[in-house]
Amino acid sequence: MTTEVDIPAPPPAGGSGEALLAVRGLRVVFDGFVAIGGIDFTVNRGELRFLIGPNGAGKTTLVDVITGLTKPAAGSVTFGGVELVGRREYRIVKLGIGRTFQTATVFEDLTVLENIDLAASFRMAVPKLFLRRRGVTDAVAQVLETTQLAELADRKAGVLSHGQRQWLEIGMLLAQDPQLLLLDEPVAGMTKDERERTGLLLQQIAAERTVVVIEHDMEFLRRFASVVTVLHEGKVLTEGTVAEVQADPRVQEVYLGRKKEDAAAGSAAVLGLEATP
Ligand SMILES: Nc1ncnc2c1ncn2[C@@H]1O[C@H](COP(=O)(O)OP(=O)(O)OP(=O)(O)O)[C@@H](O)[C@H]1O
Repeated sequence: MTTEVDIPAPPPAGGSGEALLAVRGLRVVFDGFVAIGGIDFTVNRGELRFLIGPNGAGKTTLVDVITGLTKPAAGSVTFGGVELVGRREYRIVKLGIGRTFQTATVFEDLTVLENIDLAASFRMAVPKLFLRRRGVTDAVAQVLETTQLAELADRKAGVLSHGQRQWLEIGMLLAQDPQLLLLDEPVAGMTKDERERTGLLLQQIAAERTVVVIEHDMEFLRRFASVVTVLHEGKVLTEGTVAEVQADPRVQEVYLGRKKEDAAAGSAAVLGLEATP
């Protein structure tokens, strides 16, 4: 039986090069199909890490394991030295890991402020919930400022633009005060200006926290990524700067090799590999 106890959240991110998230020997099998076949993956405190890879590479599955949604067949995932495998999802959230999904999940009938306030209440002890204060707490005001949503605070989430919904979802994560944010394609479907604003937001967040982003948009990666991890068929293919991974023949093979079969998905074009000398 796993005994789960409250463990203090890790200290604030300092970008010190100290490992915050360490995945070791991770293996995930679905009905005999090996989705992840032995991944080692380390993210240091204060990093803004990008995770890329063709369709089916195992990116979402990796995030699902980290967040407790999927149980691995083998391996370990530690966060600030605490083992996550075997813990329930809500315990992992309480330890300080938050995630977003490809489609923003906001409460459409609530205002921007109410959505953020509700998310903030998640970390509140039950007795305090009954004593909910009136007005906007400092933490909620801070989130509105960080996400630049203060002017939209009283607007219903249902009428927000696509970009604004994504920022609201990131704001809802911030309201839970996570140390590590895992974001699944946050700029998909955004305009160029929205992508730029999102990248700056992620950089700002990574100044105090740690961020892992699944993202394919090469222009966005070039602009905002320092270290990129490339997954392929459930393994880490390579890791490095955007220029390094773009120039890596194995990465080119994985994307360009799939180009003919996968032209509809456009993965090589998305990665910008055709432009690589
Ligand atoms: N619940 C499941 N049951 C069976 N197979 C699954 C399940 N979840 C994922 N898979 C398979 O595991 C592999 C990895 O999937 P995953 O969604 O992690 O890839 P991905 O890199 O996130 O891909 P994409 O970019 O398309 O989202 C795929 O072959 C997928 O079909």
